[in-house]
Amino acid sequence: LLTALLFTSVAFAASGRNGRYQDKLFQYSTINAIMQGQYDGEMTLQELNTHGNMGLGTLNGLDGELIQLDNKFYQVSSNGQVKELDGKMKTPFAVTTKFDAKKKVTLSNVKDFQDFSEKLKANFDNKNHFYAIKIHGKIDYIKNRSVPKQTRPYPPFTEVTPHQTVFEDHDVEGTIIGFYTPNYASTIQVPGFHMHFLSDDRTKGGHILDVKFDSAAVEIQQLSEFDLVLPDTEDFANADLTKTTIKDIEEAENDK
Ligand SMILES: C[C@H](O)[C@](C)(O)C(=O)O
Ligand SMILES: [Zn+2]
Repeated sequence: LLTALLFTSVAFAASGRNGRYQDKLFQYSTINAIMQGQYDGEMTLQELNTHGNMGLGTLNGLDGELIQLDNKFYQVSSNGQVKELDGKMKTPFAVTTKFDAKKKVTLSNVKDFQDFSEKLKANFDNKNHFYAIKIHGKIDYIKNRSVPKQTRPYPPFTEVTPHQTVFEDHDVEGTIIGFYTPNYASTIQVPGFHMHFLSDDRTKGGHILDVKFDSAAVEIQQLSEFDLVLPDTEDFANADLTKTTIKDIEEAENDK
């Protein structure tokens, strides 16, 4: 009986309930580490690619915004340049998933980021799980930012965002890639929605601060498993990650 119970529990963990464990969020480092100036990681983009095909983050030195789309990586630099990246580059913070949308909804008359967030959350079946979302379409208005590469000794992120570059575009075709984090995990990832954008013509993108569109199809994937890999660097080991406040994260990650 004991052997049977043991086998059952192992089988349960491996396959997950109804096979849902394929819906896994993979993350390297944490947002509070970024907030505390942990801008150098060991994770290469090619390794990140083994954990998912759609994601976002930044690059070592906090060198701009990272977008992963269909297993390809793009950087939006603070000067607005967009380029495809070599898998050997490294990231200090990134999230990715093997995107497999289980739900598709149409959102209409999205007025701004707040309205977008509320309309998306209205479609979530479980408010305490994580989610990945993807939207491809014509976006009427989008406001993105990118951040300038930093040099050591690295300042905290709150001292970087006053120097971020903001881009505003209208009627642009592209893809919004986003991840939803419940508030209880606020220092691990950005609470609420963390979204990046990449235009179809690969000339525009960044970390989304605001957005407006008439109507778009949204693909939604509920993520019931979270794989967090922490840096094994001396800097990370000695960082005081308790100094991060939710207020600092929200100010740094949302529109001013
Ligand atoms: C630093 C960069 O903007 C990143 C990781 O996308 C973010 O913190 O939002
Ligand atoms: Zn971002």
